[in-house]
This record gives sequence, structure tokens and C-alpha cells, in this order.
Amino acid sequence: MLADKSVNEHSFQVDLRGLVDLLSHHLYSSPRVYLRELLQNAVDAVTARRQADPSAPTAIRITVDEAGLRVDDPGVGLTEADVHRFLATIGRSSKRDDLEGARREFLGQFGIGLLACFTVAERIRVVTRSAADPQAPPVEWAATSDGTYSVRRLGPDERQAPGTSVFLTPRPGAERWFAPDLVVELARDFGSLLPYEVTVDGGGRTVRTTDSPAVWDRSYDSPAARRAALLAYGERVLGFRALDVVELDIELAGIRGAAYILPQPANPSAGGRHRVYLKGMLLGDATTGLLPDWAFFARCLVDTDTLRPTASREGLFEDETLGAVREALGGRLRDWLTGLAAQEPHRLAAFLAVHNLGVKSLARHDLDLFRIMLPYLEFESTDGTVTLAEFARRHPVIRFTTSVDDFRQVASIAAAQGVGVLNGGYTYDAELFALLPAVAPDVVVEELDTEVVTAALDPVDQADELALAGFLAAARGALDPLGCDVILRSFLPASVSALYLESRATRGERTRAETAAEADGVWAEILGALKSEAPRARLVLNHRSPVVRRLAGVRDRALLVTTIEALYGQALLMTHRPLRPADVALVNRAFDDLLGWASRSAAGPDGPERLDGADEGEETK
Ligand SMILES: Nc1ncnc2c1ncn2[C@@H]1O[C@H](COP(=O)(O)OP(=O)(O)OP(=O)(O)O)[C@@H](O)[C@H]1O
Repeated sequence: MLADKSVNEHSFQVDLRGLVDLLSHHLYSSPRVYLRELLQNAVDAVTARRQADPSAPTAIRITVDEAGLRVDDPGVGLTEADVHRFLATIGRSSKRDDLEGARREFLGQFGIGLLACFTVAERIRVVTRSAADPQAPPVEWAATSDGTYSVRRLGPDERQAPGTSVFLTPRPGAERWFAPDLVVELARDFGSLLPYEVTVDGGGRTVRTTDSPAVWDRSYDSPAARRAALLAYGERVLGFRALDVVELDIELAGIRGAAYILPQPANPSAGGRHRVYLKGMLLGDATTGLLPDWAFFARCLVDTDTLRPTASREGLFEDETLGAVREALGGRLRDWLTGLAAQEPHRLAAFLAVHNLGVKSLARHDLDLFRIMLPYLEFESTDGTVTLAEFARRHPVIRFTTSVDDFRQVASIAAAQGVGVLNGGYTYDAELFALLPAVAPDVVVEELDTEVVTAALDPVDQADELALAGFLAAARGALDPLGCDVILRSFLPASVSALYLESRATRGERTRAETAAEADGVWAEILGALKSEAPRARLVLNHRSPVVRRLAGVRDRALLVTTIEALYGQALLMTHRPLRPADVALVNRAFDDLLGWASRSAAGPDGPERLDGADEGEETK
């Protein structure tokens, strides 16, 4: 193939000022990271020197004065050629030749970190002398934020010891980032776990800002002392006294630290926010992705040397390693939970009192855990708050509703008849009930059908039914247009006069019919075609109720209708469901009429008889 002579190869042109601005001002969320980048370079330089000379000094010193800030490290330093290669070339890093190896050893890797200093400095000056090449003279590199720099070879006496000093001159308006107290705070926040001692000189005092080895790497007299130290450390750094602390030590992934169990319920969708250090340097205190979603009840404080940072060093890079670490840490928390269940049930109970929801969420995906937690997880039921194990012992068939409304509708009635019902209306509960046979094969679980409740109610004697025949006929006539049948049963508690029962199919059909009535054209046709023969709703009148019994003696048909409408309304209200407009109108009318009756009977001298009298009846409608 002949080369196309009209095609010219070009290199990208870079607007240096724009690039410096982009990297220094827009990559990081706050200028405070400038100190982290300086510390990181100093630590990496010391590490690099100690690879060749394990006895090399390690102390890093930060000095703050009127001129600005200075960081001195006794690290590997740079030759003049290194300065041109690494300091003057954006995106080139000495720490990346052998990428995987470098990642394990060094904190930096992208070759852009130093530019973060331009967020607070107008000038960066580096004076450095190589430890690798003792004959090489010291060099000075000075750069300004407009993207220009100069390199100057220094005399051998201008810097004798190998290592590097970085000087920052504050940018006008950014002086507050150089206040000694703030510098101490930043050095502590980012670098308290760094492996080499860091001190800050400024404001007339010298402060050591490193606090290594980390609290989990120290030795203690007893496990109790260790636990107390971990808890105290968590309280100081995270700001809360944890319910419990779980040590995290995953050697393969180079992870050390602890998970602190939140003392208050956490929002499952908020995502875990963890304080993560990479090789002793703080990555962030709201780092996400470290634990599985279900473990939202824990906040971690960990140091790792395998996970990778994003370029801004403010988050974890989502890769396979992070996925594996997440799984391993999740495993640790699960082991802790199962361990508590087996050995310290009182502590488990305290945990569940706060984090019931998290554990339920987890148990849905983890049958082993569900089995272990079965004796401890609590649910609302007609027997009160119970564990599933307790409930199964009392009820051969476990029945549950899938909504809180359904539960309220039947709970007291079912309980009075001895039918046990669990409320599956709360988050995750119905899912767990349905999973129950998978962990307890001899348990029968059924979603509650209103038929079951009806069947549990005692039928009444024929004679009693006959005595109320007039009332029942009036009731059926009044409620038929509302799609509701009327039946008579005898049940406890006697204080409930009427019960409104509606299966889910009935409710669905009712919603369909209402929508069809409002819809027009094609929709009305489609909804019409979906019409089904769902069982009708039922108003179950309670023969044990004194109110219902007394109705047998009422002759006035109008009053009977008003009363049945009032009972229907009362039963509907007990279901806690939204009322249809037709129901609201009916309930209002019924209560108005009842008030009318009551006021007339109270006003008249022989009022009570009037309830049975036909003369006033017409006026009630
Ligand atoms: N204190 C120092 N001592 C020796 N070399 C240094 C020092 N500071 C910077 N360098 C050199 O300058 C290079 C660029 O530094 P820079 O901070 O911009 O990037 P990095 O540390 O390599 O990566 P990152 O962008 O992830 O921080 C480094 O790779 C290193 O070779």
C-alpha cells in the first residue's frame, strides 16, 4: 500500500496555563489537598531512598513562617536530568515504571500532584540533591502558576545532604491555608498514620502530627484493653461512640482497621461513608464502595495498600480488587453477626434494636444468615411483637398480610378467633415470610385470604338469623349498589359491630371499575374487557354486638337503612383505606341522619319510643 502523502502527523498542542489551571483548581474538591500532595511526595521520596539504603533517615519536617511553607525530606532527591523528566513534565511520574510494583510501594502515581499546590501558591520552588547519584550537584527548580519554570544548577555547598526542600509562596488571598494551626490540622488529618515521623514547626511551637503505628497495630495487655482502645479511637476520629467494633484484617488485600457499628439507625440508601487511608495517607472520610450495600450499619476506618485511588485521590477506583475486598469485608461483618448470635445474644439484641432493617435486608439474600437470625428477628403479629420461631411454635400455619392496611383490617378479629396473622406490610417482612420454608421446611406459610377470616367466624343459629331477617334484607338492599354483600356471624370482640372484608382481587376489580367509569373511548373499552368476576366485598355483622341485636326490634325501614349505612361506614373506616366518593357521601348522610334521630329523641318527652314509631320515619330520609 502506498502512503498517502497528503496526511501529516501532528502532536496535540497543550495550553499550559489552561492545563495548570484545570489540574490545580478543578480536579480537587478543596485547596486543602495541597498539603497532602506535598506530604505524599516526601513520603515516597523517603521510601525510594530506603529501598537502596534501609538505614537512611526518615523524618519529614514542615516549617511555616511569613515567607510561606516549606517541606524538607531526607528522601531520594533528584538530579538535574530527573528534574527535567519528572518535575517539568506534567503527567510523568518516577513512580510508574513498574506500575504494579510502584503501586504497592508509593502513594503517588499520576505525575500531577505537585500542581495541586498552585491552588494556594503562586510560586513553587524545589531545591533537591540526589541520593542515588552523590556526585550530582544540587538543583533548583522554580515554577509559577502561569505555567513557566526555570532550572538552576547549584554549587555543591548550597545543599549538602541528599533530599528535597519544597518552598511555597502564598498566592494573594490564599494566606489562610498557611496558618500554623491549620497546617497542623491538615497534617494530622491526612497523615496521622504515615509510616515516617512528620513534625510541623510554626507559630513558635513544634508539633508531631503522626500517631503511628495505628491503634490496631499496637499490642495490648488483654483483648478487653484492645477493644477499649479501638472504641476510643473510633470515637475520637469518627465522632460517635460505636455500638460495637469489628476488627478488619485481610492480609491478602493488605487491609487493616476496624468497622464501627453505628449507634443509631442509618438510612440504607445513603450508602456507607468510610474513612480510608492508603498506605497511611488519608484518602477520604466519606469514601463509598468499601462495604456491600447491606452493611449500611457500619462505618469503617481502614488502611490499605492494595486499593487504587482515583486521580483526585478522593475516592476508590472501582475495579476487581475493590469488588473482592468488599466481599471479604462483608464476610467479616457476617461472621461477627453470626458469632454474636451464638455467643453474646444480649449484644445481638442491642444491635437488632437499632439495625433490625439492615439485618432483614441482608437475610433476604443470605439464607444462612436468615437461619441464624431466625430466633432473634422480630415482627408484628396478632400475638404482639414476636420472633418467627415463637410464632411458628404457636401457629401450625403461618399466615401473613402483605400490607399494613390488610393487617389492621383483620388483626383484632383474627386474633380473637385464634387465627394468628403476621404483618407483612413493613419493608422486607413479607419477603422474609415467603422465604421461611427455605430455612424451616416443616413450616407452612400462606398469604392471608379474607376467606380464612370469614371461615373462622362462627355462623349464627337459624332462629337468630330469622329474627334479624328484616334488617338483613334492608341491609342487603342498601349495600348492593355499593358492590357489598351482607352476612351475619358471631365473633369476638363483641365491641366490633361490623367488619368490612375485601380480598385483593375485589379491591383490584373495584379500582378497575372506578377507572373505567371515569375513562372514555379506547381506555373504557380496554378496562371493560378486563372486567372479572371477583368475589364481592362483605360486610360481616356481629351477632354478639349489642347494637346489632337491638336492631332486630327496629321496625322503621328508614332508620334501619340509616343504621346499616352507619355500620358500613364505621367498618370501612376501621380498614384505614381511602374512601371512594360514594362511600364518603354515604357515611356523611348516615351520620347526619343518626344525629337527626338522636336530637329529636332527646328533645321529645317520649323520644325513645319514637325510634320504633313509623310516624317520624319519613322525615329521616
Ligand atoms: N519531594 C520529592 N522528592 C523527590 N522527587 C519528587 C519530590 N516531589 C516530586 N518529585 C518527583 O516529581 C514527580 C511528580 O510529582 P507529582 O507529585 O506531580 O506526581 P506523583 O507524585 O508522581 O503522582 P501523583 O500525581 O499521583 O501525586 C514525582 O514522580 C517525583 O519523581
